[in-house]
Amino acid sequence: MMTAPKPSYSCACFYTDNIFIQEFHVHVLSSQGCRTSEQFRNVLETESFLAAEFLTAVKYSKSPQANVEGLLHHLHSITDKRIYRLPVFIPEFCAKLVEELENFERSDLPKGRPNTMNNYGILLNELGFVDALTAPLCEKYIEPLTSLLFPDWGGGCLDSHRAFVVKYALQEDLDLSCHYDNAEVTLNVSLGKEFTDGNLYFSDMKEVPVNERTYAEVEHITGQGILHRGQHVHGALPISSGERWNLILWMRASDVRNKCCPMCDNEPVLVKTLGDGDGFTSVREDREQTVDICTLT
Ligand SMILES: O=C(O)CCC(=O)C(=O)O
Ligand SMILES: [Fe+2]
Repeated sequence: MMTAPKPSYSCACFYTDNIFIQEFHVHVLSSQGCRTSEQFRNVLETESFLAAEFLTAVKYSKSPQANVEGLLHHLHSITDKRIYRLPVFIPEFCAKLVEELENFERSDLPKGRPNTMNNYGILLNELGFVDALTAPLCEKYIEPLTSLLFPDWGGGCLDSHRAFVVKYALQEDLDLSCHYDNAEVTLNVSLGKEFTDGNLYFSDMKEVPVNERTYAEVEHITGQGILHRGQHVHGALPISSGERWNLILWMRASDVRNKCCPMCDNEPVLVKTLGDGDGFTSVREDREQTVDICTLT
């Protein structure tokens, strides 16, 4: 059996219930103009940009005896809220990535914005970074970790993601309101640059009543990532100087979201989208899209 590329879907709630909704455009770049430099591409072909501790944690997670207790020796648990810190990229890579993104920002190429809450920042699919960087990162490196840490949130069957960079600066966005992500699992990696304040804060899962929530603040350390459940309520405090850039991966598991949309908490009402959609799949379409090779020969 061979499966054709699956169409992508959003839940209709995105168009009706989204309190941050703004006019939102997704642009696809033509191949000329914005291409990552050869030097940058070469870095992506090796593991040299990944932190040694990250590679060790991934290797452990892929080993036959791996379990969550063992993995926790390789990560830093922030409180008991299932929020984990770990080094992901070497700092030199973060600096290169930001430089590349700044070149893109300066260009007059059309730009979509990461999500309805950020006015600045960059969608990484517009630079070809999904195939080159974030898809292999999710599949080969992050999923072994999340399958142990978040099996109850589809951590072992993540099948799509939205990759973007958020940017905060004094004349631009300063902070990010309290929210939960359109994701089952999120990775947030600090890319620098220099800034003061702007810590992340985590409350509780969204079903916890507001008056029972407690808050934990989390500092940014360049190259280090924070792994958390998408439905964990969080936000970012204002920076008071400099520029803050973070790479965000909203990772989705269609097995989980097809049953209940994480944004409206109902069974999703599927709307076919032209772009990447929000990681929902249609069982009926899957059946239609599946080609039985035997019938072709
Ligand atoms: O500002 C940050 O680093 C957090 C971004 C975030 O939570 C998001 O984009 O979903
Ligand atoms: Fe978020």
